[in-house]
Amino acid sequence: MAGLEIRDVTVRYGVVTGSARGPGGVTAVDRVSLTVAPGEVVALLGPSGCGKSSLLRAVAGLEPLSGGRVVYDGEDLAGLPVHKRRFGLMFQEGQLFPHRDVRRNVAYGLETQELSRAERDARVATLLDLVGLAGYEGRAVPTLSGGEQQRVALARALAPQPRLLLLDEPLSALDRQLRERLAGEVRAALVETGTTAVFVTHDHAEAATVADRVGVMDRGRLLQVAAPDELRTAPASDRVAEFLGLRD
Ligand SMILES: Nc1ncnc2c1ncn2[C@@H]1O[C@H](COP(=O)(O)OP(=O)(O)OP(=O)(O)O)[C@@H](O)[C@H]1O
Repeated sequence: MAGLEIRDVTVRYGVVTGSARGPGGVTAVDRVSLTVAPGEVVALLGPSGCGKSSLLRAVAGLEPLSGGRVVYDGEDLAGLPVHKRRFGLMFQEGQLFPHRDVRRNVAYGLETQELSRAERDARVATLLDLVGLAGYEGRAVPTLSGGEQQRVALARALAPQPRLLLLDEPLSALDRQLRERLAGEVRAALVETGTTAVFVTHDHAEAATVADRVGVMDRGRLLQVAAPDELRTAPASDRVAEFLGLRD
């Protein structure tokens, strides 16, 4: 199958044999299976501590699997280190190089590609245009607002055309109004570039804006995966309805 397949993935912490934390440890992700088709955007939604970030990190190769497989385009990624997966990562904040200007931040992911300066500058300009920051090339990072910084971070993450983009609460540090606007802009940028993506959030409105399908997680388990409309009209359980704000 093309795209991402997460098969029965389990992530446990503190299970080192002989560890003082005992044999059980914490099961952060418990036998989760999920597929993401090429060009699809899937959000992982759930309360703090439900295992969203652990699952994302396991897909990235940043966290070892205690069980299951992560497969991309039919290839099992076990043993393939983070930098060889050709996945992009974007986090909540603090990811830009503060001493580089906007152009050199966005160009960072292009440095390993053999591009002339003119080609690279053209790519940077296209990406900045895509995230609504045309002409910002020469701006210093500390002079940017929080929302502008996350737009630059998105442009930088998209620059090397990752085959999968993993976004971990990328808008959570921003105020609500800005978050709502940016969620729509992030979706537009992902759709326009045809980027396959997994977007972690604890905000159901944001998940519905950004994603084609939303996976609801609770205590390490994936409760339901469906299109936002379907989740609202046919939640699989009271717990799912609660996370979607359909119950008090
Ligand atoms: N490095 C670690 N060592 C031990 N336990 C961990 C570690 N990282 C996460 N956990 C635990 O695993 C569980 C899932 O954490 P995780 O960060 O994946 O959840 P989350 O849904 O992303 O939460 P949040 O929205 O607060 O970031 C939690 O109980 C957490 O305390």
